[in-house]
Amino acid sequence: MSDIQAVQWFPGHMAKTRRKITEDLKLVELIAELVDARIPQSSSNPVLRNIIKSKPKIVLLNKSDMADPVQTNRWISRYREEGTVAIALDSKTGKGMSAFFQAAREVLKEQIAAWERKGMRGRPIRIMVLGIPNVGKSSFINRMLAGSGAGKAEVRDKPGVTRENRWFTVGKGFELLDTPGVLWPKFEDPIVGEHLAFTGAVRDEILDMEGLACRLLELLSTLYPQAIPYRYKVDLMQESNLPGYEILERIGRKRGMLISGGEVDTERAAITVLDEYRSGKLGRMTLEQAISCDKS
Ligand SMILES: Nc1nc2c(ncn2[C@@H]2O[C@H](COP(=O)(O)OP(=O)(O)OP(=O)(O)O)[C@@H](O)[C@H]2O)c(=O)[nH]1
Repeated sequence: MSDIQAVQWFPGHMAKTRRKITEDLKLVELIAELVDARIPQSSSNPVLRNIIKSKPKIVLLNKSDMADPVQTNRWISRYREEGTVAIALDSKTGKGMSAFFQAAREVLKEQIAAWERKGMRGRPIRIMVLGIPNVGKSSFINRMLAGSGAGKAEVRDKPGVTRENRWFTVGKGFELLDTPGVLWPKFEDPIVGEHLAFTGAVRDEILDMEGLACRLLELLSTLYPQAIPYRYKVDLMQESNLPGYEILERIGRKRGMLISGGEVDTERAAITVLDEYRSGKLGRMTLEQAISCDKS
């Protein structure tokens, strides 16, 4: 994963973001940390997690429409065991937004009561929105803005659109502070870098797409053995532990992705597999499984 490591690290950018977030913490009552519901662990920035630990926080398991619902519930239980409120969210449709509004008021009920005692009833709750590149911060903000008549946050399907911290008045008693999505200097565990790359949080230009697709196929074959055969109509069920390259070749052949000499265009097949995984076409799958006491 050295290729991922090398290009994600923008020392100046990260240091500036850290400074700004630390400075702005005093302006907010609550943190909304967006993580990718398919990889809740790898998509949480450990550096920022440390900086914000003094503030109340709600974790939003975004893109939950693409994650395994059973796993998402387990993650929610696991966060609860750790004393953190977590909510499944789909920022594309807005599913989970009302649960978020309710949870925000619940988490801050003492603060709200204190404002009321001081004659500051109706004071908006100020929320800092945090999350790694491409996790859906702008989509979430736009959901909050919907109907408020305020401007829109820019949504792109490329990670790392840098921006300054910006305030949005979203109505419904909330104000949002948007922050730039940043990754951190060093992925201690190479799996973290890989999972971020699978889901599209790392810019593709720096990645070996073929190697990445092979590793994704191996992982999916272990976690969700039916998914690849179902989507690509390739028969893998009789053979366990097939190398990812073999699976990729079979997919390419099935899809007619051939180059001269009848060889499979594995580069093209890799891009297809990654694109289809990232857009949820392979089904609802969570790559990082939660271990919780509550196995609901
Ligand atoms: N399926 C699905 N897609 C989502 C969801 N939220 C965001 N997306 C998509 O994910 C991509 C990135 O969304 P953005 O809202 O731009 O993400 P961001 O965190 O603001 O990205 P940066 O600007 O890079 O920090 C876009 O293609 C969105 O349409 C969701 O809940 N479900």
